[in-house]
Amino acid sequence: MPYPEHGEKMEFTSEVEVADDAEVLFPDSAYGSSAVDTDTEDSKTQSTVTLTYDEDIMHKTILVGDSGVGKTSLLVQFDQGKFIPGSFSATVGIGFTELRSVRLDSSTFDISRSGLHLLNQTRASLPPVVHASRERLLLAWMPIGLGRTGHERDFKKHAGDKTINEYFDIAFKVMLLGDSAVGKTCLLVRFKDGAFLGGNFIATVGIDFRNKVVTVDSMKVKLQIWDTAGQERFRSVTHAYYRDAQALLLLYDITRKSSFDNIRAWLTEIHEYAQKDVVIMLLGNKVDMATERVIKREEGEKLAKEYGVPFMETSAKTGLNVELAFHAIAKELKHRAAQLPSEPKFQIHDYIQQQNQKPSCCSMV
Ligand SMILES: Nc1nc2c(ncn2[C@@H]2O[C@H](COP(=O)(O)OP(=O)(O)OP(=O)(O)O)[C@@H](O)[C@H]2O)c(=O)[nH]1
Repeated sequence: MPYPEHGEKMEFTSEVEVADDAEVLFPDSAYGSSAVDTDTEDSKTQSTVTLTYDEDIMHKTILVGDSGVGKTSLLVQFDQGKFIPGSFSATVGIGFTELRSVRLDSSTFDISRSGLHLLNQTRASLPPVVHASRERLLLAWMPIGLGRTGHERDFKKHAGDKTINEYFDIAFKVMLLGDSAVGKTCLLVRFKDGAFLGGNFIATVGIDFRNKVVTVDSMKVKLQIWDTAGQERFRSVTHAYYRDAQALLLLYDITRKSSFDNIRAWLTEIHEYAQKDVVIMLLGNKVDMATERVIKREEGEKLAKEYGVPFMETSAKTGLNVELAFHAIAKELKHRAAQLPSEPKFQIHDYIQQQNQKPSCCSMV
Protein backbone atom coordinates (compact mmCIF):
# COMPACT_ATOMS: atom_id res chain seq x y z
CA MET A 1 0.00 0.00 0.00
CA PRO A 2 2.23 2.78 -1.25
CA TYR A 3 1.52 6.24 -0.01
CA PRO A 4 0.58 8.37 -2.98
CA GLU A 5 2.95 11.15 -2.10
CA HIS A 6 5.68 13.06 -3.88
CA GLY A 7 4.15 12.31 -7.27
CA GLU A 8 5.00 8.65 -7.43
CA LYS A 9 2.96 6.53 -9.79
CA MET A 10 2.62 2.80 -9.83
CA GLU A 11 0.22 0.77 -11.89
CA PHE A 12 -0.26 -2.97 -12.03
CA THR A 13 -2.36 -4.05 -14.93
CA SER A 14 -2.48 -7.81 -14.48
CA GLU A 15 -0.86 -10.92 -13.07
CA VAL A 16 2.91 -10.64 -13.06
CA GLU A 17 4.92 -12.67 -15.54
CA VAL A 18 8.67 -12.46 -15.58
CA ALA A 19 11.16 -13.67 -18.15
CA ASP A 20 13.49 -16.55 -17.23
CA ASP A 21 16.60 -14.50 -17.85
CA ALA A 22 15.66 -12.04 -15.16
CA GLU A 23 18.73 -10.93 -13.31
CA VAL A 24 19.42 -8.97 -10.16
CA LEU A 25 22.06 -6.27 -10.43
CA PHE A 26 23.99 -4.71 -7.56
CA PRO A 27 22.51 -6.77 -4.78
CA ASP A 28 23.52 -5.58 -1.37
CA SER A 29 22.87 -7.06 2.00
CA ALA A 30 23.89 -4.98 4.94
CA TYR A 31 22.73 -2.86 7.80
CA GLY A 32 22.54 0.67 6.58
CA SER A 33 21.77 2.31 3.32
CA SER A 34 24.01 3.22 0.47
CA ALA A 35 23.72 5.11 -2.73
CA VAL A 36 24.33 4.22 -6.33
CA ASP A 37 23.67 7.06 -8.67
CA THR A 38 21.94 5.58 -11.65
CA ASP A 39 19.09 6.99 -13.64
CA THR A 40 15.54 5.98 -13.10
CA GLU A 41 13.58 4.50 -15.98
CA ASP A 42 9.99 3.62 -16.45
CA SER A 43 9.72 -0.06 -17.10
CA LYS A 44 7.59 -2.87 -18.50
CA THR A 45 7.75 -6.64 -18.42
CA GLN A 46 6.47 -8.66 -21.36
CA SER A 47 3.22 -6.74 -21.75
CA THR A 48 1.53 -8.35 -18.77
CA VAL A 49 2.61 -5.75 -16.25
CA THR A 50 3.19 -2.06 -16.49
CA LEU A 51 5.13 -0.32 -13.79
CA THR A 52 5.50 3.40 -13.78
CA TYR A 53 7.27 5.02 -10.93
CA ASP A 54 9.70 7.72 -10.06
CA GLU A 55 12.70 7.87 -7.81
CA ASP A 56 10.75 8.99 -4.79
CA ILE A 57 9.30 5.60 -4.01
CA MET A 58 10.54 3.65 -1.07
CA HIS A 59 9.40 0.09 -0.48
CA LYS A 60 9.62 -1.65 2.80
CA THR A 61 8.37 -5.15 3.29
CA ILE A 62 8.44 -7.29 6.38
CA LEU A 63 8.80 -11.06 6.34
CA VAL A 64 6.79 -12.61 9.12
CA GLY A 65 6.22 -16.11 10.41
CA ASP A 66 7.35 -18.47 13.14
CA SER A 67 11.01 -19.04 13.82
CA GLY A 68 12.49 -21.59 11.41
CA VAL A 69 9.90 -21.35 8.63
CA GLY A 70 12.48 -19.97 6.19
CA LYS A 71 12.19 -16.18 6.20
CA THR A 72 15.94 -15.59 6.10
CA SER A 73 16.48 -18.28 3.45
CA LEU A 74 13.79 -16.73 1.30
CA LEU A 75 15.43 -13.35 1.62
CA VAL A 76 18.90 -14.73 0.77
CA GLN A 77 17.44 -16.58 -2.20
CA PHE A 78 15.86 -13.39 -3.44
CA ASP A 79 18.89 -11.23 -2.78
CA GLN A 80 21.74 -13.53 -3.80
CA GLY A 81 20.02 -16.21 -5.84
CA LYS A 82 21.24 -19.03 -3.66
CA PHE A 83 20.24 -21.22 -0.79
CA ILE A 84 22.54 -21.40 2.19
CA PRO A 85 22.14 -24.84 3.76
CA GLY A 86 23.53 -25.92 7.10
CA SER A 87 22.65 -25.42 10.71
CA PHE A 88 19.84 -23.04 11.45
CA SER A 89 20.81 -19.87 13.23
CA ALA A 90 17.88 -17.79 14.42
CA THR A 91 17.63 -14.14 13.43
CA VAL A 92 18.28 -11.87 16.36
CA GLY A 93 16.12 -8.78 16.30
CA ILE A 94 15.74 -7.52 12.79
CA GLY A 95 17.85 -7.33 9.65
CA PHE A 96 17.33 -5.98 6.20
CA THR A 97 18.46 -6.48 2.66
CA GLU A 98 18.50 -3.64 0.21
CA LEU A 99 18.34 -4.12 -3.53
CA ARG A 100 19.28 -1.17 -5.63
CA SER A 101 18.77 -2.16 -9.21
CA VAL A 102 16.92 -5.11 -10.56
CA ARG A 103 16.88 -6.18 -14.18
CA LEU A 104 13.80 -7.92 -15.45
CA ASP A 105 13.71 -8.98 -19.08
CA SER A 106 14.92 -6.05 -21.16
CA SER A 107 13.71 -3.46 -18.72
CA THR A 108 15.47 -2.22 -15.67
CA PHE A 109 13.56 -1.53 -12.52
CA ASP A 110 15.89 0.93 -10.99
CA ILE A 111 15.14 1.46 -7.35
CA SER A 112 18.60 2.67 -6.54
CA ARG A 113 17.64 6.09 -5.30
CA SER A 114 15.16 4.90 -2.79
CA GLY A 115 16.14 1.34 -2.04
CA LEU A 116 14.04 -1.69 -1.42
CA HIS A 117 14.26 -2.59 2.20
CA LEU A 118 13.16 -6.11 2.95
CA LEU A 119 12.83 -6.35 6.66
CA ASN A 120 13.24 -9.75 8.22
CA GLN A 121 11.40 -9.80 11.47
CA THR A 122 9.86 -12.57 13.50
CA ARG A 123 6.74 -10.77 14.59
CA ALA A 124 5.24 -7.90 12.66
CA SER A 125 2.36 -6.96 10.46
CA LEU A 126 2.02 -6.62 6.68
CA PRO A 127 2.61 -10.19 5.49
CA PRO A 128 3.01 -10.10 1.72
CA VAL A 129 1.81 -12.83 -0.58
CA VAL A 130 5.04 -14.02 -2.13
CA HIS A 131 6.25 -16.52 -4.70
CA ALA A 132 9.51 -18.30 -4.11
CA SER A 133 11.70 -16.90 -6.83
CA ARG A 134 13.56 -13.66 -6.47
CA GLU A 135 12.15 -12.04 -9.59
CA ARG A 136 8.61 -12.88 -8.65
CA LEU A 137 9.30 -11.82 -5.12
CA LEU A 138 10.41 -8.44 -6.33
CA LEU A 139 7.23 -7.88 -8.25
CA ALA A 140 5.14 -9.24 -5.44
CA TRP A 141 6.87 -6.87 -3.08
CA MET A 142 6.97 -3.74 -5.15
CA PRO A 143 3.37 -2.61 -4.74
CA ILE A 144 3.25 -2.97 -0.99
CA GLY A 145 5.95 -0.55 0.05
CA LEU A 146 5.38 1.62 3.09
CA GLY A 147 6.13 4.86 1.32
CA ARG A 148 9.38 6.74 1.53
CA THR A 149 11.17 9.06 3.80
CA GLY A 150 11.01 12.63 2.67
CA HIS A 151 14.69 13.36 2.81
CA GLU A 152 15.84 10.22 1.05
CA ARG A 153 16.92 12.13 -2.01
CA ASP A 154 18.86 14.57 0.09
CA PHE A 155 20.57 11.73 1.92
CA LYS A 156 21.72 10.35 -1.40
CA LYS A 157 23.21 13.67 -2.39
CA HIS A 158 25.69 13.21 0.35
CA ALA A 159 27.22 10.34 -1.51
CA GLY A 160 26.88 7.06 0.15
CA ASP A 161 27.06 5.42 3.50
CA LYS A 162 30.63 4.27 3.89
CA THR A 163 29.97 2.67 7.25
CA ILE A 164 28.36 -0.45 5.86
CA ASN A 165 31.60 -2.38 5.89
CA GLU A 166 33.40 -0.18 8.36
CA TYR A 167 34.87 -2.05 11.27
CA PHE A 168 33.27 -1.56 14.65
CA ASP A 169 33.56 -3.13 18.09
CA ILE A 170 30.12 -2.53 19.42
CA ALA A 171 26.81 -1.29 18.03
CA PHE A 172 23.86 0.54 19.52
CA LYS A 173 20.48 1.61 18.30
CA VAL A 174 19.55 5.25 18.83
CA MET A 175 16.19 6.82 17.96
CA LEU A 176 15.26 10.41 17.22
CA LEU A 177 11.87 11.42 18.56
CA GLY A 178 9.81 14.58 18.78
CA ASP A 179 7.03 16.48 17.01
CA SER A 180 7.03 16.87 13.26
CA ALA A 181 9.40 19.56 11.92
CA VAL A 182 11.48 19.96 15.09
CA GLY A 183 14.55 19.01 13.05
CA LYS A 184 15.16 15.30 13.64
CA THR A 185 16.11 14.50 10.06
CA CYS A 186 18.27 17.61 9.82
CA LEU A 187 20.07 16.70 13.02
CA LEU A 188 20.81 13.24 11.67
CA VAL A 189 22.02 14.57 8.32
CA ARG A 190 24.18 17.15 10.10
CA PHE A 191 25.77 14.45 12.25
CA LYS A 192 26.18 11.94 9.45
CA ASP A 193 27.14 14.19 6.54
CA GLY A 194 28.06 17.51 8.11
CA ALA A 195 25.45 19.25 5.97
CA PHE A 196 22.22 21.14 6.56
CA LEU A 197 19.01 20.30 4.76
CA GLY A 198 17.52 23.69 4.09
CA GLY A 199 14.71 24.46 1.70
CA ASN A 200 11.26 23.03 1.65
CA PHE A 201 10.34 20.84 4.56
CA ILE A 202 9.33 17.31 3.60
CA ALA A 203 7.99 15.28 6.51
CA THR A 204 9.48 11.87 7.18
CA VAL A 205 7.19 9.00 6.32
CA GLY A 206 7.37 6.12 8.76
CA ILE A 207 10.94 5.45 9.84
CA ASP A 208 14.41 5.29 8.35
CA PHE A 209 17.91 4.85 9.67
CA ARG A 210 21.54 5.66 9.03
CA ASN A 211 24.75 4.34 10.55
CA LYS A 212 27.73 6.19 11.84
CA VAL A 213 30.81 4.77 13.52
CA VAL A 214 32.40 6.98 16.16
CA THR A 215 35.48 6.36 18.25
CA VAL A 216 34.99 6.34 21.99
CA ASP A 217 38.10 5.78 24.13
CA SER A 218 39.77 3.93 21.24
CA MET A 219 36.74 1.69 20.75
CA LYS A 220 34.74 1.83 17.49
CA VAL A 221 31.11 2.38 18.35
CA LYS A 222 28.53 2.02 15.61
CA LEU A 223 25.42 4.09 16.13
CA GLN A 224 22.45 2.91 14.12
CA ILE A 225 20.33 6.03 14.22
CA TRP A 226 16.64 5.71 13.50
CA ASP A 227 14.88 8.80 12.26
CA THR A 228 11.19 8.62 13.05
CA ALA A 229 8.24 10.51 11.62
CA GLY A 230 6.93 13.03 14.12
CA GLN A 231 3.45 13.09 12.62
CA GLU A 232 0.76 11.51 14.74
CA ARG A 233 -0.43 9.19 11.97
CA PHE A 234 2.87 7.26 12.03
CA ARG A 235 2.96 6.80 15.79
CA SER A 236 1.86 3.16 15.74
CA VAL A 237 4.63 2.34 13.24
CA THR A 238 7.35 3.95 15.32
CA HIS A 239 6.19 2.51 18.66
CA ALA A 240 7.27 -0.92 17.49
CA TYR A 241 10.87 0.31 17.24
CA TYR A 242 11.19 1.80 20.73
CA ARG A 243 11.62 -1.60 22.36
CA ASP A 244 15.13 -2.34 21.21
CA ALA A 245 16.50 1.19 21.20
CA GLN A 246 19.27 1.77 23.70
CA ALA A 247 19.09 5.56 23.49
CA LEU A 248 16.50 8.15 22.54
CA LEU A 249 17.16 11.73 21.52
CA LEU A 250 13.97 13.68 22.18
CA LEU A 251 13.77 17.00 20.33
CA TYR A 252 11.67 20.10 20.54
CA ASP A 253 11.91 23.31 18.56
CA ILE A 254 12.84 26.35 20.67
CA THR A 255 10.72 28.53 18.36
CA ARG A 256 7.54 26.42 18.69
CA LYS A 257 5.90 26.17 22.12
CA SER A 258 3.62 23.27 21.22
CA SER A 259 6.62 21.08 20.45
CA PHE A 260 7.97 21.81 23.94
CA ASP A 261 4.59 21.27 25.61
CA ASN A 262 4.34 17.88 23.92
CA ILE A 263 7.61 16.66 25.46
CA ARG A 264 5.75 15.34 28.52
CA ALA A 265 3.48 13.28 26.25
CA TRP A 266 6.54 11.97 24.42
CA LEU A 267 8.13 10.96 27.71
CA THR A 268 4.93 9.13 28.69
CA GLU A 269 5.07 7.20 25.42
CA ILE A 270 8.73 6.44 25.96
CA HIS A 271 8.02 5.04 29.40
CA GLU A 272 5.26 2.93 27.94
CA TYR A 273 7.11 1.50 24.94
CA ALA A 274 10.86 1.74 25.52
CA GLN A 275 13.17 -0.31 27.70
CA LYS A 276 13.27 0.76 31.33
CA ASP A 277 16.97 1.61 31.24
CA VAL A 278 16.94 3.43 27.88
CA VAL A 279 19.23 6.49 27.77
CA ILE A 280 17.18 9.63 27.09
CA MET A 281 18.52 13.04 26.12
CA LEU A 282 16.39 16.15 25.67
CA LEU A 283 17.43 18.54 22.89
CA GLY A 284 16.11 22.04 22.21
CA ASN A 285 16.82 22.43 18.49
CA LYS A 286 17.01 25.46 16.12
CA VAL A 287 18.97 27.52 18.59
CA ASP A 288 20.32 29.55 15.66
CA MET A 289 16.86 31.17 15.36
CA ALA A 290 17.48 33.40 18.35
CA THR A 291 15.03 36.14 17.40
CA GLU A 292 12.17 33.66 17.14
CA ARG A 293 12.91 31.84 20.37
CA VAL A 294 9.87 31.23 22.59
CA ILE A 295 11.29 28.58 24.93
CA LYS A 296 14.06 29.78 27.22
CA ARG A 297 17.06 27.61 27.79
CA GLU A 298 16.20 27.48 31.52
CA GLU A 299 12.78 26.01 30.74
CA GLY A 300 14.41 23.17 28.85
CA GLU A 301 16.91 22.63 31.66
CA LYS A 302 14.14 22.58 34.25
CA LEU A 303 12.09 20.02 32.38
CA ALA A 304 15.13 17.81 31.82
CA LYS A 305 16.02 18.01 35.50
CA GLU A 306 12.48 17.04 36.47
CA TYR A 307 12.82 13.85 34.43
CA GLY A 308 16.48 13.29 35.33
CA VAL A 309 17.70 13.39 31.72
CA PRO A 310 20.63 15.28 30.19
CA PHE A 311 19.81 18.38 28.17
CA MET A 312 21.41 20.62 25.59
CA GLU A 313 20.42 23.09 22.93
CA THR A 314 21.40 22.29 19.37
CA SER A 315 21.31 23.66 15.88
CA ALA A 316 21.23 21.33 12.91
CA LYS A 317 21.84 24.45 10.82
CA THR A 318 25.10 25.56 12.40
CA GLY A 319 26.07 22.20 13.89
CA LEU A 320 26.10 23.55 17.42
CA ASN A 321 26.27 20.66 19.91
CA VAL A 322 25.26 18.06 17.34
CA GLU A 323 28.50 16.07 17.58
CA LEU A 324 28.48 16.48 21.33
CA ALA A 325 24.95 15.10 21.70
CA PHE A 326 25.73 11.92 19.75
CA HIS A 327 29.17 11.49 21.29
CA ALA A 328 27.79 11.82 24.80
CA ILE A 329 25.21 9.15 23.99
CA ALA A 330 27.86 6.89 22.43
CA LYS A 331 30.09 7.30 25.47
CA GLU A 332 27.29 6.55 27.91
CA LEU A 333 26.25 3.42 25.98
CA LYS A 334 29.81 2.22 25.58
CA HIS A 335 30.51 2.64 29.29
CA ARG A 336 27.34 0.81 30.20
CA ALA A 337 28.22 -2.09 27.92
CA ALA A 338 31.96 -2.34 28.40
CA GLN A 339 32.92 -0.74 31.65
CA LEU A 340 35.85 -2.23 33.49
CA PRO A 341 35.22 -2.75 37.23
CA SER A 342 38.21 -0.50 37.94
CA GLU A 343 36.81 2.39 35.88
CA PRO A 344 34.76 5.13 37.53
CA LYS A 345 31.13 5.32 36.42
CA PHE A 346 30.65 7.59 33.42
CA GLN A 347 28.61 10.66 34.29
CA ILE A 348 26.91 11.97 31.16
CA HIS A 349 25.77 15.23 32.79
CA ASP A 350 29.31 16.04 33.91
CA TYR A 351 30.73 15.10 30.53
CA ILE A 352 28.36 17.48 28.71
CA GLN A 353 29.12 20.27 31.13
CA GLN A 354 32.89 19.82 30.75
CA GLN A 355 32.69 19.73 26.98
CA ASN A 356 30.50 22.84 26.91
CA GLN A 357 33.10 24.72 28.89
CA LYS A 358 35.78 24.09 26.28
CA PRO A 359 36.14 27.23 24.17
CA SER A 360 36.11 25.42 20.83
CA CYS A 361 33.08 23.31 21.66
CA CYS A 362 30.85 22.23 19.76
CA SER A 363 29.88 24.15 16.70
CA MET A 364 30.71 23.22 13.14
CA VAL A 365 29.88 26.62 11.75
N1 LIG B 1 16.98 27.33 11.32
C1 LIG B 1 16.94 26.02 11.51
N2 LIG B 1 16.08 25.26 10.80
C2 LIG B 1 16.06 23.93 11.04
C3 LIG B 1 16.92 23.31 11.98
N3 LIG B 1 16.67 21.99 11.99
C4 LIG B 1 15.70 21.79 11.08
N4 LIG B 1 15.34 22.94 10.51
C5 LIG B 1 14.29 23.12 9.49
O1 LIG B 1 13.07 22.67 10.06
C6 LIG B 1 12.29 21.96 9.12
C7 LIG B 1 11.98 20.57 9.62
O2 LIG B 1 13.17 19.80 9.71
P1 LIG B 1 13.16 18.20 9.67
O3 LIG B 1 14.52 17.77 10.10
O4 LIG B 1 12.69 17.71 8.39
O5 LIG B 1 12.07 17.88 10.80
P2 LIG B 1 11.65 16.46 11.40
O6 LIG B 1 11.64 16.59 12.88
O7 LIG B 1 12.51 15.37 10.85
O8 LIG B 1 10.16 16.34 10.87
P3 LIG B 1 9.30 14.98 10.65
O9 LIG B 1 10.05 14.20 9.63
O10 LIG B 1 7.97 15.41 10.15
O11 LIG B 1 9.20 14.29 11.95
C8 LIG B 1 13.09 21.98 7.82
O12 LIG B 1 12.60 23.03 7.01
C9 LIG B 1 14.50 22.28 8.25
O13 LIG B 1 15.25 22.97 7.26
C10 LIG B 1 17.83 24.15 12.71
O14 LIG B 1 18.61 23.71 13.56
N5 LIG B 1 17.78 25.48 12.43
